[in-house]
Amino acid sequence: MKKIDQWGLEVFEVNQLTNGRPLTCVTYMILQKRNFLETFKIPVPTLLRYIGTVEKHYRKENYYHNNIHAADVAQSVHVLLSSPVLSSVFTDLEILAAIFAGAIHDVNHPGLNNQFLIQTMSELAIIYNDVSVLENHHLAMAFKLLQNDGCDIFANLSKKERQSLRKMVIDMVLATDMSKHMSLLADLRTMVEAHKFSKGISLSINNYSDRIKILQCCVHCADLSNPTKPLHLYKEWVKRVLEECWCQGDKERNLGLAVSPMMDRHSVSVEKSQVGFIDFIVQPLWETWADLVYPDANKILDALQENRDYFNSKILTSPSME
Ligand SMILES: COc1ccc(C2=NN(C3CCN(c4nc(N)nc5sccc45)CC3)C(=O)[C@@H]3CC=CC[C@H]23)cc1OC
Ligand SMILES: [Mg+2]
Repeated sequence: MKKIDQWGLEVFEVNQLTNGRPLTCVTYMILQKRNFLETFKIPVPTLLRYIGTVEKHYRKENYYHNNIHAADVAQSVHVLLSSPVLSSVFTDLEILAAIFAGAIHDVNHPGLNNQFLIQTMSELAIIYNDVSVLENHHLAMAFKLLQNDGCDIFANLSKKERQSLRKMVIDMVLATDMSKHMSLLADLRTMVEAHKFSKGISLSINNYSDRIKILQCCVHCADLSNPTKPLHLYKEWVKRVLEECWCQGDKERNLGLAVSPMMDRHSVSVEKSQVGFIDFIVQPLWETWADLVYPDANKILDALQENRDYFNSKILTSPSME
């Protein structure tokens, strides 16, 4: 756990060492490291009870959208907000909100995407009227669990702090809906361009809209960070996300629904889909984030390029991943 502050934490090892409780362990370590248990008067038993309950509500049967992914995203948010360029930009409350958002952002994920839930008129789609169905569910579940006995980790925050944290967490988790990706990226690009003109002046942002935009991008970057991690970790995430997608594709096929391209185990090219995912989604986002925090994310960008080259080289030699 000495690597809690480093990019590329061996989160699958943490899962084994903690008997399947990586989220509880990682969240506790991060809040402890940042002295947030003191700052926000969060009793340790309350934190362990709440985050342990959240961890239990992540579905372990999901290959990808499980508690290991949550631990990975929470820890990645922690590292991104430790970026020197961002030091003294955000308040402790904003950082607590972002780490919390990372920890709970996929809680109780059913292993199916919004499109499937909407197409099959699932109970969740009915409840949330087809709008960011999963993301609304994750948020409602996380805040509902706070009301369980002895689980309110924010009990000692002021009313104003609780309201502010709740609003920020809602805005961050709703922004993890991939349908918001292009508009979020466009807004981040606009901010980075504007900041370039205030050359040298440290990032000073005094309005909620810009501040939350950067925090939303931070959590979104963490959610899309698999291709920027050491290759052995990235390859494990690829196997897991495809296994989960293929399970959905099997369900779609059995229901006579059109099978989404990435979900069809009989047709997807693993390597091609990763190169496409990086080129169209991951690289543009990370390039913009790296601009914002220049030069703090240069190594991450290099790792992304190396990983892209790896999968691209595999397209030429073998049709399926070893
Ligand atoms: C490790 O490897 C992966 C990890 C996660 C994902 C995800 N993918 N998507 C979608 C992204 C837009 N998608 C694509 N868009 C475009 N333009 N091109 C392409 S090429 C291939 C896909 C694709 C479809 C899937 C999600 O919503 C998940 C839930 C939230 C965040 C990211 C999660 C995907 C991975 O590997 C593909
Ligand atoms: Mg999600």
